[in-house]
Amino acid sequence: MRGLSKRFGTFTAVDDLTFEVAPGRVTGFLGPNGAGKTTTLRMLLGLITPTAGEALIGGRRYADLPRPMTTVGAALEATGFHPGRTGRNHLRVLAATHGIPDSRVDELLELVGIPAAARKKAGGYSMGMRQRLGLAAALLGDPDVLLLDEPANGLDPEGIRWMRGFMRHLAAEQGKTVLVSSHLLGEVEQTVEDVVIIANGRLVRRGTMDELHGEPAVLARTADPGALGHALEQAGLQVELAPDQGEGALRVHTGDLAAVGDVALAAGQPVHELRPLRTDLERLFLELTESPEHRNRNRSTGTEAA
Ligand SMILES: Nc1ncnc2c1ncn2[C@@H]1O[C@H](COP(=O)(O)OP(=O)(O)OP(=O)(O)O)[C@@H](O)[C@H]1O
Repeated sequence: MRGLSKRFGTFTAVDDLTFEVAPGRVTGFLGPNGAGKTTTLRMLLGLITPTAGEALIGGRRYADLPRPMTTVGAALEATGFHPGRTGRNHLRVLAATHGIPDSRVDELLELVGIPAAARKKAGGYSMGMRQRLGLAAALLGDPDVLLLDEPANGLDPEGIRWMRGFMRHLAAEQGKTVLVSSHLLGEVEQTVEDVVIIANGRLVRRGTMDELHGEPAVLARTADPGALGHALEQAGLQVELAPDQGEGALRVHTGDLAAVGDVALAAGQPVHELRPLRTDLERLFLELTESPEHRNRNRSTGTEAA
């Protein structure tokens, strides 16, 4: 994305966005509802035209890709299926128009875990089944780049686990570039390696997950923070009082809860609360999603973002 912008009338949905997505990695494209994620993905796919700037895949605009289906696959909204057609037929029609054999369709249905359901009409599919069918459609041409818009929507916990593993597999073992959008940090936190955060159509932060998380810290609450703090320092841990966390709170600069608990026990200091503190990324995301300025921007027509 280079200086990418999109205006709808007077409303700016995407505002001078510049970032790259690395191959062989899963990148989370995060932002509150209405931040402009889907609009950006639609521009990448040539579905809408940028007002300014460009969105390129492997250095080319979608329209200039010689074989788009083998370059990029996308699952944008799991709604575009003809309700009267079976999932399998849907994929077969798509495959036929691109010279892809039926055997690939069955292979993919197996891979996304809906081989039986695919013989039923798509109109009766659950959201989760539609997500899986959409993913199969995106993978038909075995593309190098995958764009997935909120793929966990409608999946049950087991489905979400499966989707996470699958995305990691596609990137790590097959070297694919996976860009996955979400408005929930927790949903992608365990899956993605790189993060791009947008709000109000603008880039807020980008980096690796580790960079954005910052240093881990633990909150320990006790009756005598002075004594516990001393014991923790003796054990080589960096520690400070944390009045912002309430009475008796210490912030310990480690991610190791057990180490803090062990020191407290050895020092005979009772611990009343022990938990990881929010990382920089979690705090930033919470700020973005909770601030009215970033959430549910109303368009000039008064329509609220979904
Ligand atoms: N065709 C359109 N005409 C007018 N406004 C639009 C159009 N498409 C999107 N918008 C507006 O642009 C903003 C960004 O929408 P977009 O769907 O890209 O956000 P998003 O980050 O994908 O959010 P969500 O997680 O809710 O899908 C929203 O306020 C939306 O209402």
